[in-house]
Amino acid sequence: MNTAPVTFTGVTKQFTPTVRGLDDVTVSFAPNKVTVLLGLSGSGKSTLLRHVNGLQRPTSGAIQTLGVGVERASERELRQLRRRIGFIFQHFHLVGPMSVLENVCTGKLGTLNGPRLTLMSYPKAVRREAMEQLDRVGLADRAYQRADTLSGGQQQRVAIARALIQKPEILLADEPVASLDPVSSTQVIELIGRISREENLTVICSLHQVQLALDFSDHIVGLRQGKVVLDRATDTIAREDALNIYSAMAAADEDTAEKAAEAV
Ligand SMILES: Nc1ncnc2c1ncn2[C@@H]1O[C@H](COP(=O)(O)OP(=O)(O)OP(=O)(O)O)[C@@H](O)[C@H]1O
Repeated sequence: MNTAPVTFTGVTKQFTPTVRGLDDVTVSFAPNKVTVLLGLSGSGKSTLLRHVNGLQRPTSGAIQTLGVGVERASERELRQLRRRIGFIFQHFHLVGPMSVLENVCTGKLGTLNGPRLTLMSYPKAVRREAMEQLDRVGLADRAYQRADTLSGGQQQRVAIARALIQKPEILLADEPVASLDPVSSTQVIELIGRISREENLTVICSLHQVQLALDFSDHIVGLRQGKVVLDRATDTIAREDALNIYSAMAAADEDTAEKAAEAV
């Protein structure tokens, strides 16, 4: 797909009369690139991600995702759309007592009929594919281990394998490294970047680590209080510009300054 797979036009999300999650957001996400969303806690990063696949709907404005008008799509159309979009989260959302391989197989549930209660109830082709995806994320040797016995970084790689088995056209990642140590964080972000290049996958990823965003993304969108305050190719952004997303507010708010320092 050559045109932008995701486009927001004048999108506002009013949660309550006084709380606005997104404020007149107009932004396009480029195909086959990694775009990082930066911004303080509460700036609207998760809200934006949840609007891409219709988990939340805008109060006003238009969202086109893979050709679907999210703001007016039926629930059925949204379910179909979500099958084309992988989503990974800060807390991995794996089923702890299940094996690593079975967790990856669950990524196929949307395309299989009927419940799957054990690993062997998945078609052999699905189990083979799950093993291939685990191999890609470097965890084939852990396939039969309980998921909750893996480290956080390994669990996030399993969650990535589970998203990839869906063959997504877009991968959404909501603070995927917020629970990880710096080494595991770098490994996970590097992996997401490599997979995006190999699969021509459009990635939209929220992060709190400015340096990781500068090192591994193609594009950065900065949010502040629900508004887009930066929207540029990463190689045109100086570190100070990225930090500015945080520090412009910090001048007026010491607590914000502390959070900005943590985020770096
Ligand atoms: N379901 C909801 N109901 C009411 N307000 C909400 C809801 N979800 C988010 N908000 C508010 O919308 C704003 C944006 O929240 P959001 O979770 O998108 O921020 P964020 O940038 O992802 O923060 P963080 O980095 O902490 O995850 C915040 O003021 C938040 O309190």
